[in-house]
Amino acid sequence: MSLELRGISVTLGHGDARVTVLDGLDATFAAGTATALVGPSGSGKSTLLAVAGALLRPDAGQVLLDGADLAALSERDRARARRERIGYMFQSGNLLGGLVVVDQLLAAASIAGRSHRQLRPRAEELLTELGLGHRLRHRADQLSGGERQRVALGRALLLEPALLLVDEPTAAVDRTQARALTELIVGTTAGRGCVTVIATHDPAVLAVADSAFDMAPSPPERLSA
Ligand SMILES: Nc1ncnc2c1ncn2[C@@H]1O[C@H](COP(=O)(O)OP(=O)(O)OP(=O)(O)O)[C@@H](O)[C@H]1O
Repeated sequence: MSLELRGISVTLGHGDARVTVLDGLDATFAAGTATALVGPSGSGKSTLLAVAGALLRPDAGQVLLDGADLAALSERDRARARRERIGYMFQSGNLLGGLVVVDQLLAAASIAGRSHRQLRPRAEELLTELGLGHRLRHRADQLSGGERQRVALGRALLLEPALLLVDEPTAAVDRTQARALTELIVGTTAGRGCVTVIATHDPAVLAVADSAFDMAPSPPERLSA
């Protein structure tokens, strides 16, 4: 299992707002490894996640998930890949305020056409693994920021994705929680053997992740003559 991006180019916007965000980008992400995607604001981290997650089709290049090119699939097959092979955990968690924790996972699974009855035991087990066994019947608005992020992680993992894409998971939590949450993501990635990519500005994430990919590496230092 791996994710390989080859020659990815993306231009966004029109007219004066046209920006080439990615220009022939190459990157490889290995299974069982959580990679921190770093780089200054505007360097294209979220865009890269959108391309990798089949949410945005690149203007050029290949997105090879286990060797099959997601960028070349029909819209229908891309939608299926999003449902069945990719888990997303985006900034604020985007939980549904009124639903209890276990139903947050099941609601997402039912959008993917899976039965609640079949998945409920797995959802409860997964939430327990994520340290939320005592919060299964809490509503999202009764949870702390870190707990909400763990629910969002559970939701992303329920259907055992090959690829887990995470955008700024620690934006709303303190340093201790940031470290704990990242350790959970890294440990889960190793345990499941999925490919995980985490866009982040947070040094705590960078410190815990298995590796880093820099969107804008600084130029090599010039040797003085
Ligand atoms: N629809 C759009 N039209 C034009 N430009 C866009 C559009 N969406 C994003 N951009 C530009 O593309 C660049 C990359 O954006 P992106 O969100 O991928 O960066 P980022 O590295 O994730 O930034 P941040 O760390 O601030 O979240 C930015 O300069 C942004 O202004």
